[in-house]
Amino acid sequence: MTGLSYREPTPKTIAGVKEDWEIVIGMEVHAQVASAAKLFSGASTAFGAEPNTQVSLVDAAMPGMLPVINRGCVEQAIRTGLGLKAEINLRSVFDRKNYFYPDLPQGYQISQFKHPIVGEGEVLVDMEPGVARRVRIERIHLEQDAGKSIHDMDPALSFVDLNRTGVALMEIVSRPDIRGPEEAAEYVRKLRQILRYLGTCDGNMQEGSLRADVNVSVCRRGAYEKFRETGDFSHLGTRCEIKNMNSMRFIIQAIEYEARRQIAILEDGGTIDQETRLYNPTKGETRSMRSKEEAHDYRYFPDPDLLPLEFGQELVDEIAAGLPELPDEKKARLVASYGITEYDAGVLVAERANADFFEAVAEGRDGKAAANWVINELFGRLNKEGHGIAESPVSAAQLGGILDLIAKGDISGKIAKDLFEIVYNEGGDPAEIVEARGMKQVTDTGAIEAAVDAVIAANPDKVEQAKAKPSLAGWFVGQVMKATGGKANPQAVQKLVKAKLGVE
Ligand SMILES: Nc1ncnc2c1ncn2[C@@H]1O[C@H](COP(=O)(O)OP(=O)(O)OP(=O)(O)O)[C@@H](O)[C@H]1O
Ligand SMILES: [Mg+2]
Ligand SMILES: [Mg+2]
Repeated sequence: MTGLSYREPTPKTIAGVKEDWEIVIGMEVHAQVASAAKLFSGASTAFGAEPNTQVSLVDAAMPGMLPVINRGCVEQAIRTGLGLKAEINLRSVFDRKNYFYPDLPQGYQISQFKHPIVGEGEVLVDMEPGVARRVRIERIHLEQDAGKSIHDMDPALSFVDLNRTGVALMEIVSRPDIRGPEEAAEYVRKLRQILRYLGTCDGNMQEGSLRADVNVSVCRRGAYEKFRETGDFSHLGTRCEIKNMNSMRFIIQAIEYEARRQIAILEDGGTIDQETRLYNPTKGETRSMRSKEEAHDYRYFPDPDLLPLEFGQELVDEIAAGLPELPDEKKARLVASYGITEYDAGVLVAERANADFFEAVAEGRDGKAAANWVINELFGRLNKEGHGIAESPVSAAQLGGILDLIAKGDISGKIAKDLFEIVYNEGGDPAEIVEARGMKQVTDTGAIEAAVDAVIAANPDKVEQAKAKPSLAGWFVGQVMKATGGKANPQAVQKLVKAKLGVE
């Protein structure tokens, strides 16, 4: 329940040479569990260390070493499941997924196959205010990451770094419910946002903490609806899986390229081979990595070194009780309590710290004005310098102080922007700055009247013109504002100018 109503977006269609096609996408997102230690060993997970300095004997698969499950990682997976409104399985099983690769010393990856820790959930993907897609989550399982092979340091040698080996990952598998390239990118953005709110993954895509395998197929109109009614995958086209995507922009480009590639083959009378592909951003193309025929037989079987993972409902309830307010709920609450638009609320909840800052400013003040100042002035200014809210030189109390001065009529909106610049660059208490620098708005009608009289006396021909053409009154208002250094109350000036000129 989000509290905000929405309709689903229309699926993206691509015109082929012969007919229109629809895209169907399902995602497998690998999210690194936020944890100081690995899934089955105590080795550190810190990013950027010297190669092979964070490798325990378990990670290196020394004979006789036994894995011991990290309770913190299990709790993170449960927390993630709850955040995605998913079923939590009180009993799950770790399996060995067997394959050979130089960066996989065990010769298998410990994963979960038939019995994952988390079952069905959902992610609401926001496309624009009032338009969102509910993407069903099929499962989340816990697994180990592999190491890293390095081929580009020496033309004749390959190196292996095992620091990542054994780091805990959550594989979050969606149903094929995503219907366009932009939706796919938004899905990753929203999932990342929820994980960051939960504190279960830092979401750092450059460092590889969040990577997506994108499964793409195309179908003719009407086929997808038949799939949804029956659950029968044969209504859908054959999927290709684009591995290891870590940028929203490349996800969009890769899906567009891949859909067109498949459509061209199908319209030519060909068939799609189910295969794993890689996207090359420089060429803007996907290319085949391995086909289904060569696909691995992973020989999954329950890991004999590990007991089934079992915990009680009390643990789930305890974690549920400690969940933070999540983005959808926060957005609905901000709209309801502060009277701001859904769009603004969406911007504010992008990061938890942004929303917290806004609430500290808006509390007890005009919500719309607060949203406007936080988003347009403060975020706008911070963005220019590539800063986030944590680096803001203006505190919520200071911005609130500026808003109070506007609300009291002490300063005009224009002066408020100057004041904001001063506070941003020099710091200080807004009310004291206004006092000390004589920035207070002149509301005293006597003083304003004197300024109006002076401008009228100095411009007799303009006065004549304005009497014939009342819209010229605006020019006088401008002159008076200039003469008072922008400090006169604009409404009071306008009223006086019109009265003195005798125009409406
Ligand atoms: N016809 C289809 N078109 C698009 N996506 C599909 C289609 N069929 C399945 N998918 C999606 O493909 C993904 C399959 O992921 P899953 O982890 O279940 O298997 P896998 O890719 O075979 O295994 P592995 O984890 O080894 O890569 C899911 O996200 C699913 O929704
Ligand atoms: Mg998978
Ligand atoms: Mg896959």
